[in-house]
Amino acid sequence: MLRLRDVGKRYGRGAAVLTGVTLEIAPRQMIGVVGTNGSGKSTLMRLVAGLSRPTTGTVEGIPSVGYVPDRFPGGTRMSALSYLRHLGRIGKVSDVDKKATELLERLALEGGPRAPLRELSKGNAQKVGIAQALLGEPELLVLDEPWSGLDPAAHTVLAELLAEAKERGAGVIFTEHRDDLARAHTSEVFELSGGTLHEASAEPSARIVLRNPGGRLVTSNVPLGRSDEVLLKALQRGWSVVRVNTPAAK
Ligand SMILES: Nc1ncnc2c1ncn2[C@@H]1O[C@H](COP(=O)(O)OP(=O)(O)OP(=O)(O)O)[C@@H](O)[C@H]1O
Repeated sequence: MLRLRDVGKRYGRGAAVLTGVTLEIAPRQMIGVVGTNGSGKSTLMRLVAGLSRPTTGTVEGIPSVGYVPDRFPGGTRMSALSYLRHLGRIGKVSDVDKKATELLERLALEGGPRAPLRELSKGNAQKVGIAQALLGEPELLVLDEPWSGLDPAAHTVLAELLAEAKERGAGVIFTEHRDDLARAHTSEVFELSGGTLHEASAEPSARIVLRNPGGRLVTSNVPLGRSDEVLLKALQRGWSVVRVNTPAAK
């Protein structure tokens, strides 16, 4: 079990990107995190993966982690298989060649396991990123936009691989821009907006873009039944309304 308690994160002297985020990820649980560009999804994934420290609050119970970054760093001459073999040796993974080859074959890496990393397209590089995260059978998978760039066949294979990881007891947390895609993979979807994390409502929602008194744009999805109340409160606090999109217009 990994537990974030009241976690906040700011970079340098900038505004807080995350504030008061509390979240638990248990074995066999799959959590999706949605949010607009810049809402802090990658920041949250790096904290969960233990790659970054919170400015406030605590991250407890750090398990072994497999992490897919939002941008997979390709660019080396190494083949996909050599790269995975190298990582597998560092992580003391047994039967690394067999496991790596099997993962790359299931994901249908173009050019096969010996394809040079620097020649891979975005989606194919993403497949190698996914394979490296799964290779060591970690207790927790932290996947930053894992579906991005994948073709439908790879999409299905990734869903199968995650289901198998859950089956053997792993927890999974992933980010995604699209609510519907996140919901297709899990019923536990949280939304990051205004730096806080809250359970995303399955009810129809309005997308509201506000400008705070400091001039910063803040976007949130608000259940339609609450949109008047949220807009009124924002205006009373001196915020201005930039845009409101209702479901038909989203
Ligand atoms: N290393 C960093 N130093 C300074 N600011 C950063 C750093 N990383 C992220 N930020 C800022 O933190 C905010 C959140 O960024 P983050 O990448 O976590 O958002 P995101 O939701 O993953 O965005 P996207 O959907 O575009 O990938 C942004 O304003 C970004 O500029």
